[in-house]
Amino acid sequence: MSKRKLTRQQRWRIEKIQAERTKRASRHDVDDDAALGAGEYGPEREGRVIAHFGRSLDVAASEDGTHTRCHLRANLESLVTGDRVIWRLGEEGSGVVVARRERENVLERPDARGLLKPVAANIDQILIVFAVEPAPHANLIDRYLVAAEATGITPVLVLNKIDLLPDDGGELKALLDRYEALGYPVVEATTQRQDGLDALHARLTERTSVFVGQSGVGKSSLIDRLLPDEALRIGALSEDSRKGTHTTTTARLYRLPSPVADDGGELIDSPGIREFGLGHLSEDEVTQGFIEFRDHLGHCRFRDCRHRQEPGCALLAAVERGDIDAARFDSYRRILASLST
Ligand SMILES: Nc1nc2c(ncn2[C@@H]2O[C@H](COP(=O)(O)OP(=O)(O)OP(=O)(O)O)[C@@H](O)[C@H]2O)c(=O)[nH]1
Ligand SMILES: [Zn+2]
Repeated sequence: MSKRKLTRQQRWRIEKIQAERTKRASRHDVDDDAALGAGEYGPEREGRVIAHFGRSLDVAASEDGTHTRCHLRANLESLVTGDRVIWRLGEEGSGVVVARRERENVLERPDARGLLKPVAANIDQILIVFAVEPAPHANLIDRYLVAAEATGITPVLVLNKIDLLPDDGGELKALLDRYEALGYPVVEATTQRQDGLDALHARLTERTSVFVGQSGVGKSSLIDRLLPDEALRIGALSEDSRKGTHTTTTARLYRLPSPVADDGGELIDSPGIREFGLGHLSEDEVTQGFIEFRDHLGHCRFRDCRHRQEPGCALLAAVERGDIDAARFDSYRRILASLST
């Protein structure tokens, strides 16, 4: 969807680089084939990518969760954190990934050239964090919800810093009721109380989650509390940076510790993922992303209705009747307007 046009020279350079990559890759493959055939690798095992650095990956074995640094067979397209894979252990303690299982879903982000690139896969829920302070614009929550709906991954709203909530709940409570009425799960949290994350813990159990949300809402604070073994988390990062990898952009999968063995749930985190939702969306994705519109879409008088002021517009009629919340419809209009700027 990039509007950018490449010059002939740029195109030529990209093609040249790709040709070189393919050549290099097929050379690796010949080596791999020889090694795999010669029995230098163990039997095929299931695993999950927990971090990736170019064509190097860390894979957690499904049976016991142990980590192995693996390389990728050259004929495989690149993998992302969260991918489920088939891999084989080599003699020297490193392994090779030989196949990727089909992805249930994938999170994508535009790269520097504006092309969508996958950053993480097989996620069960997107936790959209917002807070009492800085207070959210309904518009921003809707934007995150639309982006989540476009991926097919379940969104969950997490209201953090409820220690700052006024006794009567204030406007925020009213806002939350609106989303709960639409069917979205809402979880309240605070890092300021010992039991403040109990509801969140319950929500994370047995699922793979990502946290997104605007700056200052407390994502880092929540994740610090959920993964208290900071040495493990930071240690893993500094080991990567010694190897000169981009620690700030790579996504990592963490197993959450739990009092009950093995039901702890998993978290995939990276700065790129935290910013998810603020990137490109198409007009159709925005329209489909307002879930309460779905029943009405297709019932406008004009097939190409854009739901502005067309006569016989089913959406406008639903707003008029009160079946669609006027504030949500207003938010829809604003998000659409922001697409064209
Ligand atoms: N009162 C209160 N403050 C909190 C709570 N959680 C986090 N904070 C504070 O909110 C501020 C921002 O928290 P961060 O965890 O850095 O927020 P973030 O979402 O990671 O922000 P970015 O890193 O900018 O994306 C910090 O000063 C935290 O101490 C909470 O539950 N209650
Ligand atoms: Zn319409």
